[in-house]
Amino acid sequence: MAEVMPDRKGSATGIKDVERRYPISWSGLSHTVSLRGGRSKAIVSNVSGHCDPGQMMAIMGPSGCGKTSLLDLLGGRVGSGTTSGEILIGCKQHPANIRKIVSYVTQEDSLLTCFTVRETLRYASRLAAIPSRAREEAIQEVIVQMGLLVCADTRVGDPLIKGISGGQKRRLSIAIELLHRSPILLLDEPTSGLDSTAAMQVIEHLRDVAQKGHTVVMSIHQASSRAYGLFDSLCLLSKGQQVYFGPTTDVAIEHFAAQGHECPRYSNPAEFFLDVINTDFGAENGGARLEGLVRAFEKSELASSMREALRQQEIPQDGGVSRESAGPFRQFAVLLLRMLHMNWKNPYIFGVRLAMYIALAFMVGTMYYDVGEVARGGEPVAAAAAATSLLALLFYVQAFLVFMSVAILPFFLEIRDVFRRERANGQITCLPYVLADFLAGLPGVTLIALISTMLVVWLANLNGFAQFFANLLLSLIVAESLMHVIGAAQPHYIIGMAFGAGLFGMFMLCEGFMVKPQDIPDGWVWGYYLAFHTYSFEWFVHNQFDDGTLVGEAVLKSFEMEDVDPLRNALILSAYAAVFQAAYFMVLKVFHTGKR
Ligand SMILES: Nc1ncnc2c1ncn2[C@@H]1O[C@H](COP(=O)(O)OP(=O)(O)OP(=O)(O)O)[C@@H](O)[C@H]1O
Repeated sequence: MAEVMPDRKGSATGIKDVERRYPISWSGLSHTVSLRGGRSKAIVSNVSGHCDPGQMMAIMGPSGCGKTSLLDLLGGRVGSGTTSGEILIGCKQHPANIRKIVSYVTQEDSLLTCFTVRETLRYASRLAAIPSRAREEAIQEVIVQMGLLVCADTRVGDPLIKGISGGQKRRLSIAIELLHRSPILLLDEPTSGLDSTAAMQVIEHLRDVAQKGHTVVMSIHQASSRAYGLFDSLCLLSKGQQVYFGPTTDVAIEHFAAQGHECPRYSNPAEFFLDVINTDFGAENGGARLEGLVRAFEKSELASSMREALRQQEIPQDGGVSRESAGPFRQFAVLLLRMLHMNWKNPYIFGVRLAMYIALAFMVGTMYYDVGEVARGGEPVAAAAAATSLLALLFYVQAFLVFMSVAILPFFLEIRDVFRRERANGQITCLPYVLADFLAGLPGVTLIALISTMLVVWLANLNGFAQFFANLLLSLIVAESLMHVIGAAQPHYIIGMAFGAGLFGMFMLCEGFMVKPQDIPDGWVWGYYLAFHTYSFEWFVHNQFDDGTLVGEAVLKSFEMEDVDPLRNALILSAYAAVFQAAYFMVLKVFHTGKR
């Protein structure tokens, strides 16, 4: 029960280097959630248990019995509902560095689909601060352990590009956490989606991991008798209540036999226990039977020795180093590299966007071919008509080319899930992530702004190439920053798309082209000042018409834009970008903690 000194033998690889060993225990743990209509539901009721370093524990029970909820509670991942009871990690309640002690492999695999298995693990090893000389060895070791050798150089894949299988994704998720060498490993259904051989192998490897000093707790739906025999202890739940906690040995069989449930010879005890405690399918007197089993366990010798073990856990131990992880600068460098690499490996995503911008900018340029020249030097009537056309062109460039930033949203969601997993497991923090994300997006958006400017300004013969480019670039940066905030804040990408499109639509209406600034009704003037489009459109109009021509002067006068200061508008747009990036950071920090 007490802290065990680490095994210093072995290589510098993922699972052989536990700096310090941490037990985990929980006693009298209950969790209740509120339902509609003022009702409440007990998800976990008075559950206790412990797992020591070097041991592997299974949480079993019928579907919906509270296995995931218990793991969420142990991993500090519960964000709603009421919890009572005590959880001790390394004999301490709520240790400050819990994210560096506990790694949690959730049921959903959050992986970057463009990378191969080996690339994914390479980035994980960099974030885990494994020294570069030991990195490849560590990666190879977890690849072999998780049976990923055959697909080491295969992409994770997505619905468009078929990659590794669902079971291989599960194993990759585990391999990532193994590289991070957390003393306590929680796994929710690590064998779901695996065939029986692969499931057995994964459990065997996790058993090895435990033997190196890690504390391994996992939920599992079904375990073969061989796999069952590898666990040291078992926590059986039914309807959130504890039916058994103790060794997986004959003790468990004898406990159930004493309650009148004799496990037939040669049958799998894990399956037998699940049959006994499952009351989902209208088993006769199922409720009363479950009640009896819960009471019997509470009064058993097993429960007494469990309580004694839990008392031992309350003796304070020294705190200690949990595990190495990358500092903020290293995180920033690794994340930036990974995001740039990801953009490089996803050329079709950026390529489609770039192609759309090129096509539209080319269309705009050719539809308004040489109109700028007519506005500058044509006879008065033609020049006035050309100026009207130019205003429409500038509105289109400002409004629609910027609107196309909505398209980045779905791509962003995949990254958001990975962010959440890595942050919840203490591998990255928000600031390095936001900075890396911002910088990684710049080359692409600069290329889009530059090519669009070249096509529009040269073909339509507009004024002020440099300012046009700077204005379009800043506007695109603001729009993408806003989409990051929306993407981080919304629960589903369709909601994000609808909200983003609606917001952009409103800003377009208010920016001073559809209705001139001085004619906007008082009730909507706030929209004019709020929309970043306003400052961009003003700058486009001023850049084009502040050319000393009579027509230019007349246009600026009619829009009351004679006094526009390009530098001021550039600063305003930069401030919008900074505010949206700060909001993005806040949304990630507050809402993407990994808690459910
Ligand atoms: N926040 C919540 N609000 C309402 N019900 C919840 C909430 N969280 C969990 N539940 C319910 O609590 C029960 C236990 O859920 P949990 O996911 O922990 O079960 P499980 O044993 O992991 O199930 P499975 O094996 O099918 O994954 C389920 O009936 C679930 O619907």
